[in-house]
Amino acid sequence: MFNILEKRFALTHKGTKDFVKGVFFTTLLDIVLMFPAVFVFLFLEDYIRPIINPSAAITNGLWYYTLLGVIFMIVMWAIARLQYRSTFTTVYDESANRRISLAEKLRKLPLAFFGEKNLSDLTSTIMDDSTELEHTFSHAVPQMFASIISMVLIGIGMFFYNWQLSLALFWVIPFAAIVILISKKLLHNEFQVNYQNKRDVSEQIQEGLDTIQEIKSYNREDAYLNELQQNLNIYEKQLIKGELLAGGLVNTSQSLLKLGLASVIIVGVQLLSAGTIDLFMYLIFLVIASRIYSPVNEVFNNLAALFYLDIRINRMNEMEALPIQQGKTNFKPENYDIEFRNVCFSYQTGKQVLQNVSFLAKQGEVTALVGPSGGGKSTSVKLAARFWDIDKGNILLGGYDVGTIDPETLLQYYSVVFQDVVLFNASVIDNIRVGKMDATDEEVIQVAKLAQCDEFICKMYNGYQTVIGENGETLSGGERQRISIARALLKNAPIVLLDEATASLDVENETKIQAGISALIKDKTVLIIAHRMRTVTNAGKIVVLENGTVAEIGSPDELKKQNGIFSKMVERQMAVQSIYR
Ligand SMILES: Nc1ncnc2c1ncn2[C@@H]1O[C@H](COP(=O)(O)OP(=O)(O)OP(=O)(O)O)[C@@H](O)[C@H]1O
Repeated sequence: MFNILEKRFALTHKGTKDFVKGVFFTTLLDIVLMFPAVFVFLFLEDYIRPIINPSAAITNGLWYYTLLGVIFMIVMWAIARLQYRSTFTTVYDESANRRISLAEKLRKLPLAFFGEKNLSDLTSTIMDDSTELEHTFSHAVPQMFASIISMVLIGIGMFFYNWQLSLALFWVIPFAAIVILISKKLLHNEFQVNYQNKRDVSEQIQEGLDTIQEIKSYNREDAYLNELQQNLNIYEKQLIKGELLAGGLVNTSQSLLKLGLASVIIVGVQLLSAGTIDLFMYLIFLVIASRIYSPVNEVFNNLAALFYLDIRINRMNEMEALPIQQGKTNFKPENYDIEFRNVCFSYQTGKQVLQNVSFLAKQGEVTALVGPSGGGKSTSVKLAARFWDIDKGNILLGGYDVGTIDPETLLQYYSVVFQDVVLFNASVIDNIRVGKMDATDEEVIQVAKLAQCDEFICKMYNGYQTVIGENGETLSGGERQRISIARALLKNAPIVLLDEATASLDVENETKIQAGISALIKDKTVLIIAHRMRTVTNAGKIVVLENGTVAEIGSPDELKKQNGIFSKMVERQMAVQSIYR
């Protein structure tokens, strides 16, 4: 049963145990909340029966009922406290565990996944869905289970006491349940659409914030806001429609329950006049009828949250089911050669991006990937670090297939310097320290000097402690790239994956970046996407990728002699340079 609940509600093992405890104490609370009715029952029996039947006598004094009342109150308070702790407090623990588990999952997903997925969608699953589930699991789900259990238990007891009045009390329950089942069917689609609309709107807002520079520079503010307004209107209308429908159905169910009280009154009067029951029993059932539907009403009040439950849990399960990359963690290669052997790869099935790509990038040598745009250079470099898993062939690091190595273990051997440098809203020194978290200030400053960063950092208002703003907004493109090189230098990994900057850097910046790169790649296995002929002529090997295949391979001198794609690229670039000279 634990396993079923764990799966059904996307709970952790401990969360499932807490949940069962929560249901137990909520059921107990539902039952002890009948104590006031029991109290009235006992008191009336003792004090009213002698009025109806003069031969009966009062057995307990008022002090007895005062004491009983106090005991009942203490018991109710104690159970309510236990119930609160077992549902509300543990729900927050479970929510934290659920978020940690999802974050752990994200950590193990292939890096490529983050390029394909909408990140605001993932954040909203981890944060919003978890928050909503907190509410549902504290207010609605244990209450729903507890209502069913307590109703059955109380119902059985009442049937033994008087079956006709019990029937009058409980006949409404199956009808209310039918209304709920119908509403679930009717509302499911409404809620699904609402949920999607909400996500679309948050995505649009997130995208607007991410691209605010482009929106402003192309005067797209009005168009963007109009579109957002339209989507917000659709979302609002759909939300109101869903709420009205849900409200109508909840009201119908709650009114049905009131019919239960009415039928107890009517049936009770009939039985009373026929002499089947006495006034005392009639009063008791009236008191019980006024209390017994409270837990069920509580469930109705949280019906919308219950109906959203499946949608949210499905989202969580979907995330949990995403395939993760695994592999051995005790990996130590003997050398750092990277070899591609007949590698085939496609991002989407049916559209192959690399076909039978084979080359060897030797340790201590620069291997430059060149070729026309879209040829597969970036893809190959990312595959070397197992950002994706390949379809066919092998990528070997020191003779080991990278597909068999745990990605986190594998990435310890790589330094990555790509063009889209990500910087944090922290000090420059901490941004460089990302390369090696336990590096001393002296080590950081040393690599900053090698990466040609020291000069511009020292000119900043607070030197190395200057906070560089969100994603380093206060830095130029060249400065960002040099920080990224400093990070990689600090990491000092044996393999360097490098995407040379294509942006037209000024001569000074370019020279400094080249100096930084030269320091970085010394004695390493270097796989570089080269855009400048200066880098290419220094490479030990050149791999020309065209349309996802290796079109040419060899040393710069060998390829120049072949008079193929590479030599034409060199000629073209020299011609362009001579125009600008
Ligand atoms: N994430 C992705 N999803 C789907 N297709 C992609 C993805 N990234 C790249 N592609 C496709 O794969 C092919 C190779 O792209 P890749 O970026 O590797 O080429 P490239 O040689 O590095 O190009 P460039 O020099 O323009 O950067 C292209 O057709 C591209 O459209």
